[in-house]
Amino acid sequence: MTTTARGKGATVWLTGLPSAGKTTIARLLGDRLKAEGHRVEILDGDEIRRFLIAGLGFSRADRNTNVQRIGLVSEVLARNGVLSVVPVIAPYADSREAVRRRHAASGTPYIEVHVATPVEVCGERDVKGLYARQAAGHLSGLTGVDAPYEPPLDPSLVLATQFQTPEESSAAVYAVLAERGLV
Ligand SMILES: Nc1ncnc2c1ncn2[C@@H]1O[C@H](COP(=O)(O)OS(=O)(=O)O)[C@@H](OP(=O)(O)O)[C@H]1O
Ligand SMILES: Nc1ncnc2c1ncn2[C@@H]1O[C@H](COP(=O)(O)OP(=O)(O)O)[C@@H](O)[C@H]1O
Repeated sequence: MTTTARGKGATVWLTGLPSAGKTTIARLLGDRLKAEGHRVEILDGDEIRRFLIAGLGFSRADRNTNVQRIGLVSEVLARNGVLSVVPVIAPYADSREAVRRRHAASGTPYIEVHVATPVEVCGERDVKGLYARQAAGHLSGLTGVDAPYEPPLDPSLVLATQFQTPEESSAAVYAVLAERGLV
């Protein structure tokens, strides 16, 4: 088991469409890592949205600002020994590349996971009802439907969650951390 104080940090960025499974995988992975004694943060949830991201919408510029802010926080955490798990859509390749470069500049491990659930499956899951709202004409600019999602070209891992249980998906991410000596 890696001890809390000596553990290496890393950012694990889970990118994918709404309802792809990012939050579910992040929570399962986070629980396992915490149970093993690692320092873990999941950069999702109300506080991040209320304070760090407050006022931002879903334009390209706002999504980029969102991703850069979260990328900065994650890099700082990871550089200081935390395993930082980020279940954030991050639809634009150039935004993700900037985050990758920020990590490379400080020699901080950065693992990009594409939660590559097809849009049809995401639309059936529709955890937050966004796909239905878009179809009903009550929402526009939904990622993967009427707003772009640029899939990663060279991710560390691609998850076809439609063929896996959440536990299997989370275990696959854990395996990448293990391969790299981060857990
Ligand atoms: N138009 C539109 N497009 C995409 N997502 C939308 C939209 N409106 C609201 N939401 C909800 O906001 C969550 C996405 O926030 P992110 O910070 O991950 O998005 S982004 O990286 O800035 O694109 C996202 O959360 P997840 O479903 O967990 O992915 C959605 O629930
Ligand atoms: N292999 C899998 N990995 C993650 N989620 C899965 C998987 N298979 C089915 N699901 C389900 O898909 C849904 C994904 O929702 P969520 O994690 O909130 O997605 P996102 O955070 O990407 O919007 C959950 O209901 C989850 O139980």
